[in-house]
Formats: sequence, C-alpha cells, structure tokens
Amino acid sequence: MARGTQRLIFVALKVLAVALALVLMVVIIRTATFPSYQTSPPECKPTDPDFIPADQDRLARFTSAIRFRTVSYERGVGTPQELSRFIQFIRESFPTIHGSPLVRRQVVGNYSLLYRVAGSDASLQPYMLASHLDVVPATEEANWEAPPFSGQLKDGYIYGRGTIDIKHTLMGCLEAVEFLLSRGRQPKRTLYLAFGHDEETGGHFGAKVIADVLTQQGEKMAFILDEGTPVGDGLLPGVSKQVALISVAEKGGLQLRLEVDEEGGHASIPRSESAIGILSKAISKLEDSPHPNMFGTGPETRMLEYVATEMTLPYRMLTSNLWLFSPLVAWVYSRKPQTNALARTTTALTRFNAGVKDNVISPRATAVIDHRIHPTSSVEEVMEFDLKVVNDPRVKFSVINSRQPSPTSPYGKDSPTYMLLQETIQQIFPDALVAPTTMVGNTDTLYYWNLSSAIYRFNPCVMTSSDLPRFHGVNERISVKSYERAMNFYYHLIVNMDEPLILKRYRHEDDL
Ligand SMILES: CCCCCCCC/C=C\CCCCCCCC(=O)N[C@@H](Cc1ccccc1)C(=O)O
Ligand SMILES: [Zn+2]
Ligand SMILES: [Zn+2]
Repeated sequence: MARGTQRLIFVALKVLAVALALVLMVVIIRTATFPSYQTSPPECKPTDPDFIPADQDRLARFTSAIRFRTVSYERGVGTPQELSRFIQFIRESFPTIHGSPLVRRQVVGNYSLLYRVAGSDASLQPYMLASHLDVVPATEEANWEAPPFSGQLKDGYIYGRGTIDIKHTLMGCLEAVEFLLSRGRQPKRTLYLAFGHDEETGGHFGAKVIADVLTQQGEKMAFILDEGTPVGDGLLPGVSKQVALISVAEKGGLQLRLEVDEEGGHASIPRSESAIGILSKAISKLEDSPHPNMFGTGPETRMLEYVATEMTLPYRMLTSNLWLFSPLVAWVYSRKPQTNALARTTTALTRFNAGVKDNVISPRATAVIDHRIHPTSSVEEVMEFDLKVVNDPRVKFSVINSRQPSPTSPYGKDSPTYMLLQETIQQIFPDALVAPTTMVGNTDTLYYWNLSSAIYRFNPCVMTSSDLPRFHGVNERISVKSYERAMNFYYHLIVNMDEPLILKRYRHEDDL
C-alpha cells in the first residue's frame, strides 16, 4: 500500500475515534443531566378531613351501579329501559346533587346526562368531566369468577362489567360532587359532568348530542377530562415505578370494507382465482405491509422522556439520547403490540365473510379492516397507502367509518391544566410518575374538539399488563382501594381547580 494511502487511512481512523469519543461524551452528559418532569405535591391521606372513604354506603351505590345491564350492542342498538332505570337510580342515589339550586341537570338524546354545577365566579371558564353510562356486552359468562352484572365483592375486588370501563369514573365524579355540595361548598369555577349513553358504539346519539347542546349554549371549556389511559404498573419497559399516563392525543380511525365480486359456480369446475382467494391475497398483503413506524413524531416519544430519569441505566441512556438512538427505540417499540400501537397506524383484520356451502364457489367475499391512525398521519394517507399495497382493481374499498386523529392538547410545564392533572394524580398516586401519551382506542372526546383545546383522557386506576385484557374482557374488576382513589381523584381535581396556590404556580395561559 502506498504511504500516502496509509496516512489517509490513519487520519480517517483518528477522526472517527475523536467523533466517537465526542458522541460518547454527549451521550454520558445527557444521560447524567436529563431533566426531570415530575412534581411532588402533598399526598392525599385517609386521615385528611376531606378524604372520601369507600364506606358501606358508597360501595353499595357502586355495586348497584354495576348491576344495571346498560349494554350497547351496536350503533343505535342498546338497552333503553335499563338506561332509564339507571338514570332513575342515579337521581335517587345522589340527593344533594339533585336537590341543589347550584345544579342544572339535562337529559340529552333521551338517555345521556349533562350536569352543570354553577361556580361562584362566572368570569372563569368552566371545565368538563366526562364518562359514559353504557358498557360492552359480557361474553363467556361461565368463565367469570363472579357473574358480570353482580357487582360481587371478592377478595377486595368488585367484579363486573363497567368496573374499570367506566362506571367507576361515572360514580366517582358523582360521589365527589355529592361530597363537595353536602359540605356546603360551592366551586369557584363552573363544572360540567357529561355522561354519554352510547360511547361503546361510537357516541353518535349521546356525546354527539351533548356537544351540540353545549355548542348551542355557546360554552367553551378550560379543559375536558374523559376516560383514557391508566396508571400503568410494569407497562413501560425499563421503569419499575408506576406511570400514570395522560393521553394528550387520540388516534384516528378508519374502518374499511373490502369486497370482491367474481363469478361463482360449482366447486367441481373452479377457475384459477376465486373471490375468496383474491380477497385473501389482498388482506394478507395489508397485514404484511405495516404502516410506517412514526416513533419520534408524536406524544409516544415525549412519554419516554418524561420518565427517563427514573429508568434503569441502559433505558435511561437510550431515552436521554433519542437524537442518536431513536431508530433503535423505534424498533424496540415495534416488537410489542402495546408499544407498536403507540408508534404507528395499526391494521386489524376484524371480519372475513364468504361462502354458504361446501361445494359452492362463493361469488362474493368481504372483509373489514380496522385501522387506528397515528396522530401525525391522516385518513387520506392511510387510504392511499392501502390502495397502493393491494393494487388490485378487483378489490373494492368502501369506508364504513372514519375519524381523523385528534389534535394534541398542550402538556408539560407550559400548560397549567396538564400540570393541574399531573399534581392531582400525584396527590392520589404518590408513587407514580406522570407522562403524556396517545390514546390508542377512541373515546367520546371526538365530539368535544370544538369545546376545548385542552382535552385529556385518563383512567384513575392502577393496571398491570395482566389487567389490560379485562377491558371489554372476562373478569373485569376493580379493587376497593382503586375505587376509593377514583372518588378522591375527582374530588381533589375539583378542589385543586379552585386552589389559588396551584393555579398561581403555573398561571400563564389566558384561559386559567
Ligand atoms: C407502554 C405502553 C403503554 C400503553 C398502555 C396502554 C394502556 C391501554 C389502556 C387501556 C386501553 C383500553 C381502553 C380503551 C378504551 C377505548 C374505548 C373504546 O373501546 N372505544 C371504542 C369506540 C368506538 C369507536 C367506533 C365505533 C365503536 C366504538 C373503540 O375504540 O373501538
Ligand atoms: Zn369506556
Ligand atoms: Zn369500552
């Protein structure tokens, strides 16, 4: 090798070594100095004078609520009589709310409830706590440890459909307001309680109508809090502490029907391709072609940064240096369904129908695909992607339902409402970190976009990964302690909203 070439290689190696040393230094410095986003407000204790205990009466009210079979089956098909009975039960169970001159109650869309609790200072913008009255059906009843509509108490847990989705927040909000009013207190800021009756089938006749009513009344909310992500225990890799996840955005949705119509006929004289075969190839292509991994562009990235300082060293190093390791973390995210759902638009094949008889070639095959769209993508982008992937004019696409991803609500120290939520969560869950994230399922908040630019989705309940299948699944349950925390969470949120110290600390948005 010529001496000139040798020298060049030597210099190149030296430059590379210096560059690597510099990168390593930056990685170490960032790991050591990465900021903490957590706060430590005073903990809420059972000895506090304004602690709401899960006493016999409150537990009896909650278990009774679980016994109402307020099931939604499909769009427009629910259980109207049971909803009416449940509404009557609510009316009788919370006498202070329903007798208070401060409270106006409206039944909206026949079965949804909208309460307005008048604040003492009309100059302050109101806010809204949302939940829903309906539940999904309970299947596999025989596999439940206690019947799904029993509200049975077993080993410290209340069993039943709706215990974590979402009658605990519905009843929790009502208990909090009842407690507040029965102590003769009036909030400074007006608050709304909005309870839709068909969230589980898209909210078309409940939340949508609530939103119309509020829009007609010209209301704008300082913030809205609806059902959402839980306090995760062991859900985030590399974090041993619990992490309360506040969803500051919600994925969009695109439900597509795919249809192939071909000639059918006798199974003894088949053609080379059938409707079933053509459709199978199309959906198999879609399943094999995931939408791009968007890690690094949405709240899923910030979620990691919010807990970075509490992570084990390898994770902490990666998370504090996403400028370098983002592709690696994106790959890690794609490996598990829960994190994969946060990082990209997902594709779920939910229905496949064809054929009527063993020896008849079906002239028709249909399938349904349920996409959940990443906050940085759109319905149009997803449609275009799918058409390109399938690339077969024999496969007809039609849209069953679509919703764009939500706007992202403000979060972090610059947002007083987010900080109010964070601090309230840490009062009730003192061991938990708090982080923003994206809601991968959909909620009634879709209809509330025009009412507020600060919409949050949170479920005040600790959940491990083994609890997640209980959502819409078998053995849905909540511990008595968790229900107690839910009631106190809403009560403290209401009180904190009027607490000058907390507001002063973060006050620099006009709406607060
Ligand atoms: C590190 C990862 C942490 C991620 C944690 C994820 C925790 C997930 C927690 C809860 C998920 C379950 C709650 C989902 C509730 C969504 C409510 C729902 O099912 N909505 C329906 C709405 C709908 C829309 C259109 C037609 C019918 C119904 C839905 O999304 O399908
Ligand atoms: Zn729900
Ligand atoms: Zn649900």
